[in-house]
Amino acid sequence: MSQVATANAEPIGITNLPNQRYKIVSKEGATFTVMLAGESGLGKTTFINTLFQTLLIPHQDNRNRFSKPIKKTVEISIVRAELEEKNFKLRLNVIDTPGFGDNVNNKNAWQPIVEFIDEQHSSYMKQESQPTRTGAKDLRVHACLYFIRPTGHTLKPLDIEAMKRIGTRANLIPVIAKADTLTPNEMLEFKKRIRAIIEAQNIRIYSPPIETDDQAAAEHAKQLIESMPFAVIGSEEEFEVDGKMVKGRRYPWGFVEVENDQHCDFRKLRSLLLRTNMLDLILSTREIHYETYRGLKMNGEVGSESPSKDSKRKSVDKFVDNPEFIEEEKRLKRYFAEQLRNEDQRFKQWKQNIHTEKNRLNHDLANLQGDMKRLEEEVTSLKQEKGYE
Ligand SMILES: Nc1nc2c(ncn2[C@@H]2O[C@H](COP(=O)(O)OP(=O)(O)OP(=O)(O)O)[C@@H](O)[C@H]2O)c(=O)[nH]1
Repeated sequence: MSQVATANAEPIGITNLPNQRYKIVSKEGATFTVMLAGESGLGKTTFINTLFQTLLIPHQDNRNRFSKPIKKTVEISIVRAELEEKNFKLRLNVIDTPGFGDNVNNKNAWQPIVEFIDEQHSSYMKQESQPTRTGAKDLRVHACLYFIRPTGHTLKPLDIEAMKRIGTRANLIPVIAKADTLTPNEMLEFKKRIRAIIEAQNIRIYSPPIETDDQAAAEHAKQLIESMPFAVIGSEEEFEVDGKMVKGRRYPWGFVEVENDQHCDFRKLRSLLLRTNMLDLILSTREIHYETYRGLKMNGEVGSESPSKDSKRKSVDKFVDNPEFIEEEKRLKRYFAEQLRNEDQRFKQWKQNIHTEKNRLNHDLANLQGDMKRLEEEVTSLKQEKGYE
């Protein structure tokens, strides 16, 4: 499905993208691919529609799926949209995975998601090796929002396994769905527990970089990190509050606002995705996740693809319970972890180099401005001497 939506009255913030770190965004705008994962009915569709202030994804019943179902447990569908705000274009791809965890046997329900992410790297790699690369299709996932059921207890083993796998391949952002169903204290405790599990299970989640040369940005990044996993409320309905229309959910006991920091972390997550960290998500996908995949593939560490999706599917099913495969997977995981550490290091070094270069350019610019001022003064005094002025 493809559509063009023009952000209405209230800007969603994508025009901030060119102000983000490396100013590499051109007039052509940007392409951003976000994936939604998690159990069905957790409000993934509603969240995306709330985020982009438009009915981007129709709800389950009238959804028009054009992609073939990959497996019964997960049907992956792609929604493409072009958003425009103050002449800045954002080509948005939303990879929706409805039905995740619906089956009686959910073992390996994460597999199609992980395969989808890998396939995008693989497809991009193939396109990159073609003589002409114009019009290359790029669906590499820049951010995967993983929706967690607001049980208030703990993470399910399926969530842990899925998050572990996704985190090694894409920027994983854990999200607690339907935050309005927990009290603030319950939410605090739930968040603490989830953070502890993420740490204990070595789940790799996206962490916004902390800028050393910009205190306000550093504070903001710290706040984002502290808020993880983001507790969100989604709503496609608006209600009048103090004469203003606000998005929220109305209950007999009161009204919860989507954009109220006291009620949920919607604004923080929106800021991370669309205002402050979109470029970092795009760059880290390219610099860390894609390069890691590419390195593995070049070394023959990732199996070559079978001729058809069907046969690939069968071979995957055959291998998942095989002890040799499990051992191989563990080895790959270790390799991935090491590669990610190296890439992290390289990324930090790269950031540092850019910072140094920026300072040098600023310094040169200041010198040039000084020279220019001096020359102007000389010209003025010469003119005065010659009586031109
Ligand atoms: N209480 C509450 N309900 C919500 C919230 N967000 C969505 N819902 C409701 O949850 C139901 C499911 O929402 P969807 O957005 O369709 O959920 P989904 O995760 O996309 O579901 P699938 O497409 O089946 O995977 C709807 O009735 C929504 O109105 C929320 O933040 N709080």
